Amino acid sequence: MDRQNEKALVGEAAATQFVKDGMTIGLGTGSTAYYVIKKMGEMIKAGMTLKGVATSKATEKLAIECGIQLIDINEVEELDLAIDGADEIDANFYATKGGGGALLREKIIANAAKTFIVVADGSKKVQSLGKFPLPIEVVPFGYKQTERAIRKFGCKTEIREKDGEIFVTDNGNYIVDCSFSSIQNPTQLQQDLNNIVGVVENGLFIDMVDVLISIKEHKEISVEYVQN
Ligand SMILES: O=C(CO)[C@H](O)[C@H](O)COP(=O)(O)O
Repeated sequence: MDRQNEKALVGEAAATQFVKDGMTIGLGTGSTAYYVIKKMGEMIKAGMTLKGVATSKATEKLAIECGIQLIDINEVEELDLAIDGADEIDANFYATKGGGGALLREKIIANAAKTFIVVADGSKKVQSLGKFPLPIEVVPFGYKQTERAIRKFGCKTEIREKDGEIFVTDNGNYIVDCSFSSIQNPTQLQQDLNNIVGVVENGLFIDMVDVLISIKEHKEISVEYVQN
């Protein structure tokens, strides 16, 4: 199975197996979350009532195209589900996110959800995190100072760019992409990174994933429930 098919399969499985009439859902960002949102659009056309909270402006646009009623995160105390992709996920179900630059809203929305579901094609499962650069959202003021402080944790850093310009997140911040050869202690690292002045949030999602929907050996869907 190719990667695109895997993304479609896990995304559609998340929507059909977990999304129920009347739910309010956190809508992820990226090419796997795309299939969840498309499927939810079909479910609404077939008669379901659903509300969504978007994790990015790109997702907001897609959700509107799919006929999903969007609400503000501040209008609800909690969400029934949040369904999102990941850049990497390890055997402890610790994930990294933010490849699409939406990690801050994604983390706020995942935290607000009763159940956080990650949908991941087979390439996302890793032995240890760190092969994919870890995104960290930082405030623009003094970003080079913040970047230097981040480097002390043993990574190479790059300020993310798009079309030759510094990439600006939906929150008006920058992203520092951090290459660690391998992340040895993700739990400690996430705390250390968030203690750096100028860091808004990092892309480590520790003890947050409740369900992982992925593809086993590039062949079949697997649904794993996590005890947090
Ligand atoms: O964290 C994210 C966006 O900020 C995405 O979920 C992550 O980058 C995975 O993307 P894709 O589903 O396109 O592979």
